[in-house]
Amino acid sequence: MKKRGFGHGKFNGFGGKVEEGETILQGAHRELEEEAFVTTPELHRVGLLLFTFENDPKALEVHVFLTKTYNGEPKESEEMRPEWFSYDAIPFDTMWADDKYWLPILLQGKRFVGRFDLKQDQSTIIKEELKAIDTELPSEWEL
Ligand SMILES: COc1nc(N)nc2c1ncn2[C@H]1C[C@H](O)[C@@H](COP(=O)(O)OP(=O)(O)OP(=O)(O)O)O1
Repeated sequence: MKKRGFGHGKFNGFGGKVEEGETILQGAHRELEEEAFVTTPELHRVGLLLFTFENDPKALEVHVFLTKTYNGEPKESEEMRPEWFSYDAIPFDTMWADDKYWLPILLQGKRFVGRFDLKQDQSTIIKEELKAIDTELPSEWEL
């Protein structure tokens, strides 16, 4: 549960912006540790998403990573309150509107690439394109 900032009040994965001088993978490891106090020896990049919001010139390129192992116990941080859900009780109504499209693909063990254009209200999807892929993920979104 995101406690502040962008996406406040929604259940989301741990994450955030890549910092100067670090790779996307390093950023994912850092965010996991900062937001949940756990570390992992393995993060697999399984998804590449692009989000746009009406009347906002910036697009967000989001890389989704998955791990099945971690060290430590997830703990609440200033930014996130971790919570576990079983696969059949994922709270999609309290998540970003796009999650119900791609999270099931991730949970089937597949990789995916997608783009979601949202209205300014941040919850209405205007346009959506998403595909599961068998090949390597592209390293970035080509606009
Ligand atoms: C439709 O938009 C989004 N959908 C989904 N599923 N996830 C999103 C969307 N927009 C952003 N996210 C993710 C990406 C990140 O994991 C988090 C937070 O993003 P952001 O970096 O903007 O927010 P902060 O937590 O403030 O950043 P720092 O941790 O770097 O301070 O949401």
